[in-house]
Amino acid sequence: MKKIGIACDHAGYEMKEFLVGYLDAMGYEVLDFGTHSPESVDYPDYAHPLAEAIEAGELEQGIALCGSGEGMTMTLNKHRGIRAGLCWDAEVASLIRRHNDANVIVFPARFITNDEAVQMLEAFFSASFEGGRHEGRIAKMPVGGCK
Ligand SMILES: O=C(CO)[C@H](O)[C@H](O)[C@H](O)COP(=O)(O)O
Repeated sequence: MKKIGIACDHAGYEMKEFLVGYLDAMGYEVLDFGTHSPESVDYPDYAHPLAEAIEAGELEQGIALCGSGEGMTMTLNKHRGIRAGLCWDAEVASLIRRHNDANVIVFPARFITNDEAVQMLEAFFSASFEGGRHEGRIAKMPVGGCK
C-alpha cells in the first residue's frame, strides 16, 4: 500500500479533509499532519513535519495545501530533501514529476475546486521522473536550506 503524507493550514483544511477521504477510498495509507480544524494556524508548523518525514524516509511523497499554496511551497523548499511544486493544472502536476522529480505537490486551496485537485493528483501520481537531462539540473538545486 502506498503511503502519502498530507499537511495544510486553515485555508486548506476543507480540501485536505476531502482529499484524505479520496486517498483512503483509492487505497492509500494517509499520514495526516493536520491541521485538524478550520481555526487559524501558521502553515510552517504543518509544512516542516511533512518535510521532515519525507527527508527521514518515512514517506516518499506528500501533498500540501494553503490558501494560495505559496506559503507552503516556500517553506517546504527550504528543506534540502524537498522539491515541492505549486500546481494549478494537471499538465504542470505531471511536469513537476517528469522534469523536476517533485516529492510534494502543493495546492492553492482557495483558488481551485476539489475536482481540479483530484485531476492534478492523478496526473502527479501517474507520472514518473524522466531522468536524462533533468538529473543534472536537479543536482544543482540544493544550496543550503534552513533545516
Ligand atoms: O501562506 C499563504 C499565502 O502565501 C497561505 O495562502 C495562507 O493560507 C494564507 O496566508 C492565510 O491567510 P489568512 O488571511 O490568515 O486566512
